[in-house]
Amino acid sequence: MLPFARVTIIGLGLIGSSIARAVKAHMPSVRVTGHDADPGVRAAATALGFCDDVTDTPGAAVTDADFVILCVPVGAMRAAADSIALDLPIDAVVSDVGSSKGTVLAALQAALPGVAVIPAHPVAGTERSGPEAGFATLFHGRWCILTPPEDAAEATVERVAEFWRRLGAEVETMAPDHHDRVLAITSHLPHLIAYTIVGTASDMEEVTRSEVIKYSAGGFRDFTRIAASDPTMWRDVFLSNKDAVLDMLQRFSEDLTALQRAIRWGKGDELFDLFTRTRAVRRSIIEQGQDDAAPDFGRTHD
Ligand SMILES: NC(=O)c1ccc[n+]([C@@H]2O[C@H](COP(=O)([O-])OP(=O)(O)OC[C@H]3O[C@@H](n4cnc5c(N)ncnc54)[C@H](O)[C@@H]3O)[C@@H](O)[C@H]2O)c1
Ligand SMILES: O=C(O)C(=O)C[C@]1(C(=O)O)C=C[C@@H](O)C=C1
Repeated sequence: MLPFARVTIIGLGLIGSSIARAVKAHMPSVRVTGHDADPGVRAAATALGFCDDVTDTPGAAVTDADFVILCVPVGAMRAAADSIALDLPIDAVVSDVGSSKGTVLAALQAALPGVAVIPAHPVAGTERSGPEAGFATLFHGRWCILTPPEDAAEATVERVAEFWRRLGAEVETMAPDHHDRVLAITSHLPHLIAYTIVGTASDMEEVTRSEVIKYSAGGFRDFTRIAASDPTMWRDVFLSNKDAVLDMLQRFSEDLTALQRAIRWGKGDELFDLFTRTRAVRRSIIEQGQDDAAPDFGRTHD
């Protein structure tokens, strides 16, 4: 049985448009309605045709929805939830795809009292944004983490889980705070490091910007892909997951200081031991099939 029949997507950028495309590919009988606050994005979405209907107002998008997914930056979740509150059917289920979960759950529950809110985070994406960047296979073989409130009905959580499984994702459930600590180290800190290293390189006066571009063949190039990620999205992620990110950053700085000391005092075996351990981490990620360097995942734009 289909988990939902009428899905509404608010925010038609990379993730929203990928969900719409994936629903069309995997559940073609489901009706997909979309809305975006940006008229240019609405026009692009209409032209690209991944929704059955694109509405000019958020209210019109949700009036007969049974599942609404907010796909806007984390800092815009409250405004997006407020914008649908009056027109939302009483039995609709509301979810989101935000990269941090504690503050988003609180914002959605405050805006939509009495509504079944089941937050989700598909751990899949690229550095690109906008409706042109989405693709239907984005969630294949990727985790989608659900962070339901403690009193959520099990049957509703299961419907949302089934929705994501139908899009090709593997579903895990966890508490919002735990999610935010795990993602702080696996996703948020890596982005912060990439933004820092690319920023530092481009600020260095003795290395001209053209040399940075010219010689960015290996490791630096990988960092520049991550550092090209959407500024609005990532500003909001860091501000919304402040405590967990600052905690992980503290640990990271301590480890960096230890490495600095090892280099200064020529402690090669300390460096060698660390690099051996990190190589094993990489190998186990590849063994678990979580490495996306192999399949293209639609990243033909590189
Ligand atoms: N990009 C990724 O890799 C990735 C992966 C997983 C989850 N996420 C999360 O998904 C969400 C969307 O990210 P994205 O990459 O699709 O961003 P995006 O910039 O491609 O799209 C976001 C869209 O939301 C619209 N929007 C903003 N405020 C709105 C509002 N109040 N009402 C309606 N529309 C509004 C914008 O106009 C834009 O078109 C974010 O919360 C992000 O944290 C992103
Ligand atoms: O592959 C990328 O470009 C991503 O940054 C994707 C990524 C990640 O860090 O893994 C980024 C943010 C999301 O919330 C989920 C996935």
